[in-house]
Amino acid sequence: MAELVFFSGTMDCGKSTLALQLNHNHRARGRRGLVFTKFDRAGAAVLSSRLGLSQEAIEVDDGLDFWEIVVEQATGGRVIDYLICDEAQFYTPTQVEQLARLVDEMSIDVFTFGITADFRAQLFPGSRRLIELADRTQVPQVEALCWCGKRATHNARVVDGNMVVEGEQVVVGDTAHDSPAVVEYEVLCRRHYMRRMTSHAARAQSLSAEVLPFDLDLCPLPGPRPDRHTAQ
Ligand SMILES: Nc1ncnc2c1ncn2[C@@H]1O[C@H](COP(=O)(O)OP(=O)(O)O)[C@@H](O)[C@H]1O
Ligand SMILES: Cc1cn([C@H]2C[C@H](O)[C@@H](COP(=O)(O)O)O2)c(=O)[nH]c1=O
Repeated sequence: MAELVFFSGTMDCGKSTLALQLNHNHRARGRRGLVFTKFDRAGAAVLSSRLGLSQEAIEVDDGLDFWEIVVEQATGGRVIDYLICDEAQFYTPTQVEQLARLVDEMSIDVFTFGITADFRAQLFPGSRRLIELADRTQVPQVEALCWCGKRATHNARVVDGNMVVEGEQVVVGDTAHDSPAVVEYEVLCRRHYMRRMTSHAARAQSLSAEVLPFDLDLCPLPGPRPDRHTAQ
């Protein structure tokens, strides 16, 4: 029985790796599939994983019709058994409905992968429709972790080092690494997401806790020197 499956979680939890693995395993058994993605960080028409693997893919734009593509393939004698659809949060609700129709009317397995919610903790339209229509939603086995060690459940957007909760829903980017970008993302547990406590903010807070109370003679404050007995 064909299925519409939504593998969904935070950024960096292994979704694209799983997409590549599923494609590999199905192809290895002689099944014929098509691979789709949208706005992959590595560029157009490629599905890439942070583990270093990547594969050519069909780039999805808002006008792409999954039903038509598969019907065209079938008309040309190429029977399709399954679809791999990465970055599915960016697909339109209509495209998700086309995917569901392919499962029901053409018995094609459709494996979709995407983040559930955006940096404001609100569902992407594509993810919402997938949650509504999928036969099952599945959380990948490898957990992304918050800096505190708890399972990460939320995606924070960090702009110039500060967590933001307003802005465009779609800004392609990566999780923080050695060379910081203007816009980057950090996965957090809900508690630290709600407190806007990114790893950077936590480090800054623990540093200031270490420094205070400090010796004013060794580390003078700018401006007039406060009275040591009355300063708070
Ligand atoms: N250098 C590394 N060595 C081992 N595993 C890594 C390395 N870099 C990334 N990973 C793994 O890859 C995962 C991210 O995979 P990816 O498929 O790109 O995630 P997603 O598509 O969910 O954003 C990380 O959670 C981690 O487990
Ligand atoms: C939270 C959030 C993310 N994005 C973008 C950032 C990345 O390009 C992708 C997620 O890719 P991944 O393979 O799951 O790491 O989505 C965005 O545009 N808006 C957001 O709010």
